[in-house]
Amino acid sequence: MRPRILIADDEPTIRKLLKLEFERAAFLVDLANDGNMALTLLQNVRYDAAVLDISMPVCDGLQVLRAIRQQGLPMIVVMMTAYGSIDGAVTAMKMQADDYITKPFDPPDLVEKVEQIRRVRQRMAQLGRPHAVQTPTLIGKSAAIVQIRTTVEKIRNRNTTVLITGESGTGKGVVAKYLHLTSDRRSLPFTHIDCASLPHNLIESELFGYEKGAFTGATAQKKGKLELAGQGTLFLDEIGTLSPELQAKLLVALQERRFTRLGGTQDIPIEARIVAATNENLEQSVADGTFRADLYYRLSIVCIECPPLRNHREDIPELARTFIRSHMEKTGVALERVDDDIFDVLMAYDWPGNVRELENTLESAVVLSDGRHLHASDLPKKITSCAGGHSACASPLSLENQEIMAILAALEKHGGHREHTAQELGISRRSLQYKLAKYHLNK
Ligand SMILES: Nc1ncnc2c1ncn2[C@@H]1O[C@H](COP(=O)(O)OP(=O)(O)OP(=O)(O)O)[C@@H](O)[C@H]1O
Repeated sequence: MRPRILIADDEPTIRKLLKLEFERAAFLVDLANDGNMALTLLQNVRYDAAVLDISMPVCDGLQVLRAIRQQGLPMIVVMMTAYGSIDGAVTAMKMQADDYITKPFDPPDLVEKVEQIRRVRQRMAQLGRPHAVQTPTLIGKSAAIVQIRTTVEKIRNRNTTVLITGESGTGKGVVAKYLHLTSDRRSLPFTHIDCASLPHNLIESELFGYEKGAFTGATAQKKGKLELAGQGTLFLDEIGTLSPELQAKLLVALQERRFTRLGGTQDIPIEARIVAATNENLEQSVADGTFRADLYYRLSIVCIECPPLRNHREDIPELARTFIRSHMEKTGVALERVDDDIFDVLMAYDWPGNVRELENTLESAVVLSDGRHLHASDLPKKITSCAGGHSACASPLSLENQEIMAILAALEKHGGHREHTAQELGISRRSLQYKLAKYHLNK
């Protein structure tokens, strides 16, 4: 049966081009000029996939995506974002879009993206239902990850507020969970609220809860996350997106360590440990006046910075092995061999989507492999071409990164022996020592 796709974009030329291209690839295509029309079509037709422009008037692509995921529709969703609007793409991925593409793009690239996701899904379906995957712990031996573990060790049983910063996909959520699980609150709730994926009015009621009759539709009392977290941990993700009103309200609650439900009068104590995370530069937001300085200082009593993956490439092999193992368990694919050169290829790429991108890439590679042997060629071209220094690489290796790669390869070859490594690189032992310290490669 021919797959059916919904394309929603307010630009007529793009709709027309995409219709032609998807029809050429044997899709049945329906078009929507805006989000409302897309929602109407979704109520009446079953789709295998949807391609949604994030910014459309009246009802945008993210609202359509939210409706699709809330209704549990199992379709593939790929978002189209404007060049440079990385925030929308990040929000879309967190709202479980399957992928995104940045405008301007070549229509065949979008068709290939959708086809690739279909192939992975079909293969997953053939392999049977996924088993539960274990929650990953904080993996890594690089100086930056060791530093995070040391900080967590120091503060785990204190009641200090913690702010975790870092680009999207660097493991801020993992660190928050790790902090909770290593603290004496580990058997108490870990409650998570993503401030970016909910509309502002919903965040307020999610956080503070409400009394029956507090507003139209409040038919029964509802406890908020501040209350539900009890004496456990409340993880406020993407805190930088809170509206000024909510920033003010949260600040008062944190200062007084109590709050009232919306429409309520009873004071409820805050006993949970508050951990916040952001991928924005909050200091800059404070300077720009979009984030309250007093709230920033209250949240950032302890700061933990998650490094981008390109700055701790030495952790890639261990992360990759863990992800390959867990995807094998999840999919039931029993690989007998993984080529060693796969790790060199993975280390040469810049990973703009960080550990999350590495994890997703390996999941696709495991699923699309021949089932016995994982080759470097099972990785997407954009990644393999980086290893050869191809110009298609999203961000070519800088001289520094090339140096890091050469040092790591030599260290590995000589089992960590400094004298032999220095000889291999043609530098003095002192100079090697200096470079190891400079790039935080001393384990
Ligand atoms: N050090 C790590 N060890 C194990 N898994 C990791 C590590 N860092 C990241 N991950 C994995 O990478 C993925 C992304 O991590 P996580 O959701 O914590 O990132 P994030 O920084 O909170 O992203 P976002 O800002 O988009 O919410 C998760 O699947 C997580 O399990």
